[in-house]
Amino acid sequence: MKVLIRLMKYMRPSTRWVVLSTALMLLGTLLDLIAPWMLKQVFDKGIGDSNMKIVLVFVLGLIVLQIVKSLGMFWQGWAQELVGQNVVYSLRSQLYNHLQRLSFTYYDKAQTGQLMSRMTGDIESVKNFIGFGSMAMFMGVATFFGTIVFMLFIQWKVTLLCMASVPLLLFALYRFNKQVGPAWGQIREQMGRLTTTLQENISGIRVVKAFAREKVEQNKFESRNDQNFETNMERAKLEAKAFPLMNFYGGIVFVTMAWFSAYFVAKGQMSLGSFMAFQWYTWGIIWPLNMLGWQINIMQQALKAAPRVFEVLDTPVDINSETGNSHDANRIRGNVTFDGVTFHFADQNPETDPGILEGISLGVKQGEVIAVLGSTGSGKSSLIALLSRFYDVSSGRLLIDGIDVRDYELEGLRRKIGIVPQETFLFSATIRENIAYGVPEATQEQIEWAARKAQIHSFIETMPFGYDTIIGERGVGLSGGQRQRVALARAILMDPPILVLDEATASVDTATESAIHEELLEVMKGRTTFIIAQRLSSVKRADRIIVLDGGKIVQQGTHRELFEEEGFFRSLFKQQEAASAR
Ligand SMILES: Nc1ncnc2c1ncn2[C@@H]1O[C@H](COP(=O)(O)OP(=O)(O)OP(=O)(O)O)[C@@H](O)[C@H]1O
Repeated sequence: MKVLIRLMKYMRPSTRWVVLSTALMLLGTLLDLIAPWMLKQVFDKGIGDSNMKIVLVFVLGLIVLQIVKSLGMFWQGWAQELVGQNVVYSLRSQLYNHLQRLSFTYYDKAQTGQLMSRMTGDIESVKNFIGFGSMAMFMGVATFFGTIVFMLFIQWKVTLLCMASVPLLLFALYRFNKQVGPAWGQIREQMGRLTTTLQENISGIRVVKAFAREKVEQNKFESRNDQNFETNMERAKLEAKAFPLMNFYGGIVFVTMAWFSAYFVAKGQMSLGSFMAFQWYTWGIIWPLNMLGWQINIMQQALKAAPRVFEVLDTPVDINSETGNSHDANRIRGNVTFDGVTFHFADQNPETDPGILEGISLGVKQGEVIAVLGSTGSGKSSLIALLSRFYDVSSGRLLIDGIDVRDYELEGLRRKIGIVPQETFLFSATIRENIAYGVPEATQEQIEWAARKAQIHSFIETMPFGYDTIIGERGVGLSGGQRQRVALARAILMDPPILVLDEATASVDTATESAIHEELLEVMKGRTTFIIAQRLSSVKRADRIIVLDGGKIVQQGTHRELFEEEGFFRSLFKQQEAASAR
């Protein structure tokens, strides 16, 4: 019920269309109820009294009535679809907007396939109910009760007698509703899992092929497909059992009506016209009850799909500007202070699990270039993820220009931090659009300037359409290093006071890396830069190097200072020197 009420709220902006559609539906129902009564007049007053004028009037009346009803139903269907589309439109937009605002903590766990299936199939199920099922159900109920009222007026005894089997029909419907609901719940969930399998397979197709796992993946998909097939067949079995039974009960209603009507006509307690009208009216009882089975299907599907959408909508946005004072980020110059920062991921227990970062205290001045070194998993990426508030610190403070990052307006803060992440993501758009992603209004000169700094300009020039070349999804068509350089150009173009390079040159050859670093020297001027790198060549120009181990800063100093100390830095240096000598 709660789900229904919540869905109804989405209809509020379309109130006038709901009113129009309901009014037209009621009008259609009323005309449907009047028609058999007119037929009764044809028999009783026309044929009965041999008055062909009355026959003609009522027959013409019936034609007009059908025309009016058809026109009404056209507009009713249109208005109803409009309501359904409006609901889906706002639900889909709301879901998409919410997905944009949810933090990394949510996406760390979310399954893309599940989200896709909620955004498409589940929302479509909701539309089918709002845009068609709900009104059809309402129309059925109105027709059912309206018919009974009309029949009671004409011949109440026959009406009550032929209603005797209706409770059986209602019971069959009640049972069907109870059983089909869980089946639809399972089907919606299975569709989500099926889409997840499909999405993961397509995204990871290179790994699948490289490890020759096509057969295994195929089996995985088939087993989920089978599950879905089985559940759908279970549901179909429920329908196959319930629908003929309902038809049978409906048949009983008809037979009872025919028998008792004939009996009452023979006894002179019912006119022939009423007998004919009852033939028609009986369908006003049987039809809604039979259709109710299908409508319950549509409703249950929507009632199981809607909570899946609401679940995402109800996930709180844990990182937003509302927690702070929304300081204007435009004033950011780039002094960064980690003040006793500790960080746990959401699924960790801060009481028992060691922090991903623990007691980090570090002051970085505007324009300083800081290299962050450490073995894999030591917390380097996590450290910089806190800067842009991809995650919030668990304790301690992270300040930029003396202001807690949580007190900045979030979008502004992120625009002031240019990040070249470990894994580059490029959109299926032109190279120009990809570089200008953060600054869509950038001029061609600015884009080319950034591309030159990232050592990618001359390569772009050789592409068939230069900066207008469309690169495939995720940058297919570019090598790993080229993709990384496009991402670097994207960050440089933002002209941010803080630049973060997370293994930003790991995929390029050493010669290109050194050229990029030459260019970056100028780019980094005046900007606070964090460089995460494994190669010492990438960090030799850093003003300061910090070494992380197990989430703690274990070494800190200049290249020379650290070289003179025993520790991670010196052993890394020796390892790399030995490797290059080989
Ligand atoms: N979303 C997450 N939830 C829970 N733990 C995570 C999550 N992401 C990373 N971790 C853990 O946090 C630790 C630090 O990860 P982080 O990515 O910061 O390391 P890193 O030093 O950048 O490693 P690398 O050099 O391999 O990129 C790792 O032990 C990792 O397993």
